[in-house]
Amino acid sequence: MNATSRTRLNQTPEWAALGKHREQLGSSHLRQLFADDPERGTGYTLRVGDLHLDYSKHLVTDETLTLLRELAAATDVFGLRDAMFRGDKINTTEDRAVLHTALRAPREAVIEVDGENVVPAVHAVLDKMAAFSDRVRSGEWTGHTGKPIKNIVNIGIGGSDLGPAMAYEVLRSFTDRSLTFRFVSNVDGADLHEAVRDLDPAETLFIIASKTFTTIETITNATSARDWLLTGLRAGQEAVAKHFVALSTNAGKVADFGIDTDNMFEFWDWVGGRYSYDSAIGLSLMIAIGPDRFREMLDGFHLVDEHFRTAPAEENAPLLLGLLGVWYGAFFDAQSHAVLPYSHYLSKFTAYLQQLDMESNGKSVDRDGNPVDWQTGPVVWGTPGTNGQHAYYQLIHQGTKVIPADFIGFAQPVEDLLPGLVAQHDLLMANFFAQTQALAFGKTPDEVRAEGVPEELVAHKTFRGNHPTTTILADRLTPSVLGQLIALYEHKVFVQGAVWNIDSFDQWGVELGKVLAKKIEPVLTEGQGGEQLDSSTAALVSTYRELRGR
Ligand SMILES: O=P(O)(O)OC[C@H]1O[C@](O)(CO)[C@@H](O)[C@@H]1O
Repeated sequence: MNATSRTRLNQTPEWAALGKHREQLGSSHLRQLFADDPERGTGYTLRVGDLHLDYSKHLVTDETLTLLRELAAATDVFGLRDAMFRGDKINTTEDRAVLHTALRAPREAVIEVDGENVVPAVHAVLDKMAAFSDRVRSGEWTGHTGKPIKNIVNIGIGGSDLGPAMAYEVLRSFTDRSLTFRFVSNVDGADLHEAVRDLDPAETLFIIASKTFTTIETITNATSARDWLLTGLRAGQEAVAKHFVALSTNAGKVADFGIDTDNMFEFWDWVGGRYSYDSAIGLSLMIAIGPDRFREMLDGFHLVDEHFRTAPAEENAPLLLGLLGVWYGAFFDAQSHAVLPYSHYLSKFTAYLQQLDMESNGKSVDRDGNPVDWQTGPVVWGTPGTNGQHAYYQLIHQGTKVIPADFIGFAQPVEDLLPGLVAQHDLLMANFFAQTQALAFGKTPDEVRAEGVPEELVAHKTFRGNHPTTTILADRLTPSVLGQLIALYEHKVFVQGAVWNIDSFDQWGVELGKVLAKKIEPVLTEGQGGEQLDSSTAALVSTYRELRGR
């Protein structure tokens, strides 16, 4: 279906049917839905690879799910999915294919862009990454002075930082603990300062990760890192080759920076930045966990790609999760979506998903440039669950907002946990299960009274419940499971963009601030051009200059 021929989403009969159904559902409570269907807790579940997914605690009935699937059919979600997997240029505003799925396709797969099979090039880069990783891990790759590399510093931002930084944390128990990994993204010099201050330049490798190799934050940090290295080594430009490698699509700019393009690991314009950590952008992760584990992670991604590509609508997990988000945004006015992992290792997982989801679906015009008059992407937020319980869960339980939430947990603690700490895992997971139970079923005023609570406190101690959650449970946090989880979210975001008829693969919204920052910088440093600023910004800039003694 052509985007232009599409009926506007909120004018489709399927949308109207969902609106009517929402009215009928009224304030139906999960307590009732569970009472009506004793099988609900086992029936509303899906299995994808190693992921057990429970969606029974959602404000949906069989009819809701049918109507949502009809909306997906009317908006041709699967048609767009097939176009993506085929390599069609579905990122229309940038005229690009969207083929992160090719990054984890098996060697023998054939996926064409402009008539050329891209899979051999993907595997050639993976092989080059593997050879390089092995050389660093084994100590064979030495720095300018002949010392083996002990420290790896990834410099990148957005998709060139969040993915590897997140995955490194997630898979820490699989990493080579004799190596130190740091991730620098912020143009605030403090970031690089803290990353390198205790490192020996002779043992340090910088990985400069930038799809475009023009991003000001990354190039500025990379330039400062080069100065730090050459000063520390008391060496000239010739030392760069042993201490800098690049991950990029832009060989020209990499060479301009002074990095030997033999030490460049390539990817392609059909890989979006926020979909790129399974490309060359994952080099730091591959060095950390080794090529075999990295490949296991890619296999995990691929498993969910295949599920999304082939599973029927009724069993298709990304479709289901995407549609649930559409449901809450449109018909419950939910503004945000919480992702609450019950694993310390997933501490950066939600930050990663923020870019994936919000840069993809934070749009307000449709594919044809018409304003949308339906909600698009939610605010994604969250931190590891137990910490959140003692901070913001109060608002989820008793506040006024509808906040659908994903709870992610694992049956086993990581393998190398100190034996004395293993017992804590059951307590962690007891919290995990208790929270979704409390959110769904709450506590009625009568239940509170039955505990002998004085009448004036009953309202305060009542829990409305009826807060929707998805539970994702896996046996163990492995590289494959991480790949499965990320692919699940990637495709969920895809489904929502398809229904909302927006381009989930561009990011024009980041441009204006970049342009303005370029104009403001000389005003800060030289004091020239301030008259072109609005009065608020001009006054702030002038105060800043005063404080800097300029
Ligand atoms: O990898 P690059 O080209 O340095 O871009 C970094 C990030 O900047 C953005 O373009 C946003 O400014 C992201 O989409 C991207 O992940």
